[in-house]
Amino acid sequence: MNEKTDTPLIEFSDVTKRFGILTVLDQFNFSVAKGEKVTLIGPSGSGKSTVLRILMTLEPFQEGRLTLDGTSYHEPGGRGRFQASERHLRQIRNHVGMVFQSFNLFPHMTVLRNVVEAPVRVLGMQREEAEVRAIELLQMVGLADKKDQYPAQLSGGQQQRVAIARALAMRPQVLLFDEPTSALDPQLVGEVLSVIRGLAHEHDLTMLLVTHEMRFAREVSDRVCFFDKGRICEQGAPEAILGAPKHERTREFLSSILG
Ligand SMILES: Nc1ncnc2c1ncn2[C@@H]1O[C@H](COP(=O)(O)OP(=O)(O)OP(=O)(O)O)[C@@H](O)[C@H]1O
Repeated sequence: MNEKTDTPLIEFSDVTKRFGILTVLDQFNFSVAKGEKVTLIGPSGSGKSTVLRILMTLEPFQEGRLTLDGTSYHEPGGRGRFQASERHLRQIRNHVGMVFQSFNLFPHMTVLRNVVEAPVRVLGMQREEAEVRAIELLQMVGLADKKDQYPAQLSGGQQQRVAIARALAMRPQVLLFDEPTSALDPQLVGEVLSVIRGLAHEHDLTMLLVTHEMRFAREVSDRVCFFDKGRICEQGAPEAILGAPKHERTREFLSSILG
């Protein structure tokens, strides 16, 4: 397990999130150190994706406090607005990147343009500079030779690798992965895992990964958190949680997915 003791980069303090009468996160507490790689596992509906969506400011929450790199943003009262300026929300979105299950590439743009557009439009980077960086990132994910193709000409695994390059092009401090391989055929999971495994060596990049692939939990993370009903029921080093879980609910979950 990662032994970092710095002030957390991400901190959820007593965060409650409801959808109507459904409480998805119940006074949720969770912190992540800078550079830490954390995998969230747990049953469907336990609130894992909601944690990522709140961090990305895609979902408001009703109670509690969320701090990112020392700055808080609140959502008291559940009126659907974060209590932070638009400028601050933009800063957060620029520092937090997300890779979705369904890739979400722009279908009418080439692979290269998919990676180049956000740094140019959002960060104001010169197009030539953004292209040089995009090609480096495409090389890193093994797809530089596909730069002039369109997403529909690529396999799912290749599209997801482009989506990872696109997220990295914004130089995020935090990269969130929401079930990045669950839309892929099993034989394509390995190529995405190998890219994410490479990123796990990036010392400064903080990663949060929601997955049902225990290979990811084992090979990529410093810490595995088992979620149950909107709370972290058990957490620790991958070998402890996956190899010797202490909590009955964790054992039940692991035996249900590992068979
Ligand atoms: N926009 C929404 N409106 C209403 N309910 C929602 C909404 N989004 C999520 N939920 C509910 O919140 C609960 C938690 O969802 P969430 O997606 O965070 O779970 P999860 O642990 O990521 O599950 P999975 O592994 O299936 O993705 C679920 O019961 C879900 O139906």
